[in-house]
Amino acid sequence: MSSESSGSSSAPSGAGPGPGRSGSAVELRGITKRFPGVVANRDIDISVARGTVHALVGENGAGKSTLMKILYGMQRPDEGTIGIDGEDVVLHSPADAIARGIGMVHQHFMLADNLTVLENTVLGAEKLHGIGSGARRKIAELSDAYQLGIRPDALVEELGVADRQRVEILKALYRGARTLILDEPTAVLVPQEVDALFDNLRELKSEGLTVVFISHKLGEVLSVADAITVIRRGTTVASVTPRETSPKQLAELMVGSELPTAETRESTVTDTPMLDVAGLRLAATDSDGVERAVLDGISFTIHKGEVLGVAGVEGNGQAELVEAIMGMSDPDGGTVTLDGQDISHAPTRARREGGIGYIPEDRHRHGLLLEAPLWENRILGHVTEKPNTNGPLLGIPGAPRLLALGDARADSERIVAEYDVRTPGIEVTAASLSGGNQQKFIVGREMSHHPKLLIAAHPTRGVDVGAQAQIWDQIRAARREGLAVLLISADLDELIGLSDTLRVMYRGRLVADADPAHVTPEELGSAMTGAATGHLEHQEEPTGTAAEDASGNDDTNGGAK
Ligand SMILES: Nc1ncnc2c1ncn2[C@@H]1O[C@H](COP(=O)(O)OP(=O)(O)OP(=O)(O)O)[C@@H](O)[C@H]1O
Repeated sequence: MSSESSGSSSAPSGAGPGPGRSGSAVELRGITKRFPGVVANRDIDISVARGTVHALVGENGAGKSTLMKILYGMQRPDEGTIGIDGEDVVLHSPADAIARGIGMVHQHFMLADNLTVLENTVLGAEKLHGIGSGARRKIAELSDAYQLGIRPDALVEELGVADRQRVEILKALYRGARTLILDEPTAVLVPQEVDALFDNLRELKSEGLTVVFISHKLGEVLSVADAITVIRRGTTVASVTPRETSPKQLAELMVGSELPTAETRESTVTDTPMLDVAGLRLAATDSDGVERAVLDGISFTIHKGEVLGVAGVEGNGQAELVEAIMGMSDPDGGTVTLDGQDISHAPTRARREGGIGYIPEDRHRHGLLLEAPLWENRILGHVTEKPNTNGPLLGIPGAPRLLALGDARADSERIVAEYDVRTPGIEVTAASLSGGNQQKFIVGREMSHHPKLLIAAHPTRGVDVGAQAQIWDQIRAARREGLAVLLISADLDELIGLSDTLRVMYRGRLVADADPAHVTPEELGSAMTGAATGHLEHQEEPTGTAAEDASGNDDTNGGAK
């Protein structure tokens, strides 16, 4: 922060440092939290010094989110005490935590798209501050003081992912947060955005605020944190500083053993097409009633044994592309051919039965039945396939099928063991698994059907480094057997490491090709924001785009969100 603003009295009230600037902002002592069959936190002690960035790392299911939910008043510990700004407190709800100066930015942003930044910020905080002309001024002041660059009157739906995250931070600051909890804040950001976020965090820190964040990206943790606490199996196993630790050491502290070394790159690409997408077009009408192209003539082929990676800032059409291939939406034009069969108009189930495995971007909406037991989730999306059914009654095609529940259960047990899904059993609900373990289960389920084509949207999002390496190995092994993969990921290391072919999607078009053997994450990140960069081959503008067809104006085809 510049000395100008740091010293200014414009630093809004309530957002400044708490009582005193030294000492600890948060002291968690002896925290234990049990769930049926699991001790999520076991006698955890953590001390977070005021005015520092403190990272929490650990394997999937280690207990990080539970601990942060306890600090944010979303869950009550069974044992232990919480100290905030030197005072022992009992938190019954997030409102209690907010009143104590704790703010939390969840991984899934909780903003109303059709409202402005101002409205979103004030929403739910009226009781604290009241909505008045003061609110707009205060937001502008906060944005300036912490260099967040947010306009109070911007509509949230017009903001990209990184800006939305800043709005969430602003919202917490507006409510008087002095300690901010961020849950995997960089999972959805491109490298340039990560740098900008870290600048923001340093800014907050220099003003005496405290940041606690959860992350699986160890390089990032080491670059921004002042202190790192490692949690393994519910308990703290180490507290380290970045100066004295390497990413490898940190990973080994987390996992408790050495990580597998990365496999060398080998090409398994054949010349047999598996998926052919030709001229896919989809238009949507935005809030101003203007039609814009969401998919603007998308064409590509993925061969057997090939991983095609699509890089892009979220909101540039990747989700719509996946939905079109899966038959979850009805494109305005174009064809989808799987293994020689035109499936352009086939329903989703037929596409799955035709050999498409699907790891969805939103695991809660499309990947799991959260309130159903894990073994029922084994059946989800594969109700007509073995081992979940033994086929049509009496072998008559089209006859009803009986579910083979015993087999489905047994296979769920196998997935849990093979994919190291940390759960007390297959009877617990999917909701009770940690995020990374839910993801491992979905990957296991989809790979179990030996798909011809895997549509993998962020396959390792929220997954720890050990499990990530394991999932990559599984995908590589299947690729050697001829699996074709469409990989969509915000993790550029994953895209570069797994892809045989890499394309950049921007505003509904595939705008550039990159060679995964040479491109850097930074170059890829720049191309994703529409900039031309080295090591990438940029495509010509198409003639006659869907946007022009639809509105006669080729400048309306949306923007990165
Ligand atoms: N509401 C719940 N009911 C039952 N068990 C739960 C519940 N919430 C968490 N658990 C269990 O507590 C343990 C810790 O989960 P938690 O979500 O805190 O892990 P995490 O370290 O945040 O993992 P990840 O990196 O995968 O997000 C896990 O075994 C999980 O299954």
